Amino acid sequence: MRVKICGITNIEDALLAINAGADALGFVFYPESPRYIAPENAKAVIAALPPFVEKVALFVNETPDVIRSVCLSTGCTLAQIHFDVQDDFFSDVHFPTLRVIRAQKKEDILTYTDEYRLIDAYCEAYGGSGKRLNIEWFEGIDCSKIILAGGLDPENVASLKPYGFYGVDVSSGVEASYGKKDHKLVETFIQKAKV
Ligand SMILES: O=C(O)c1ccccc1N[C@@H]1O[C@H](COP(=O)(O)O)[C@@H](O)[C@H]1O
Repeated sequence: MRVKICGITNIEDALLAINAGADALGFVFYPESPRYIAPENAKAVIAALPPFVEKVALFVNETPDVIRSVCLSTGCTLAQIHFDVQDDFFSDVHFPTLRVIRAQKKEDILTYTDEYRLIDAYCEAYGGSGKRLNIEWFEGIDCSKIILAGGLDPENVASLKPYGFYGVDVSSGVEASYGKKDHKLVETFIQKAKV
């Protein structure tokens, strides 16, 4: 399984995650989030990263212009779009040169099945809530293009492997505090996801 560590706010946590084997890092550009990072700060973190790392820009209910502008200015290579957007939002007219993936609610598990997409718990918050999905929703479903998120942590991530998820995405489950990762939790999460 690929692993994304989301809610990165500093270079130390970013390099720790990469050195531990993370495939992607997430930068939250949603101001309401306790893991929000300003684009200019994300740019500095991204500039310090080695190559072959996916830099994911996370947006909630944001406009195409802002998404394009922030990704261009920071060096993010993929945009993760939460949630309430029109379908044409994902058309090439908006993002001819930027890869975007949609974050879906559990109710939409059986839509856009031809796309790589993220399925999130989406409880009272837009994400980053630490709330866990009910894994039974995925019984019998082709999960090979699903990135699972929502309440994951080093204790539960290994139990996901039989479902064949493309990847997993974690924010709060590997934190010491909002916006600060616990390095041992990050390392253990990645080891258990990839063993
Ligand atoms: O991380 C956040 O603060 C956040 C804020 C708004 C939308 C999404 C957010 N993060 C994404 O939420 C999920 C799971 O988070 P958690 O592991 O349950 O804390 C993940 O996709 C993050 O990318």
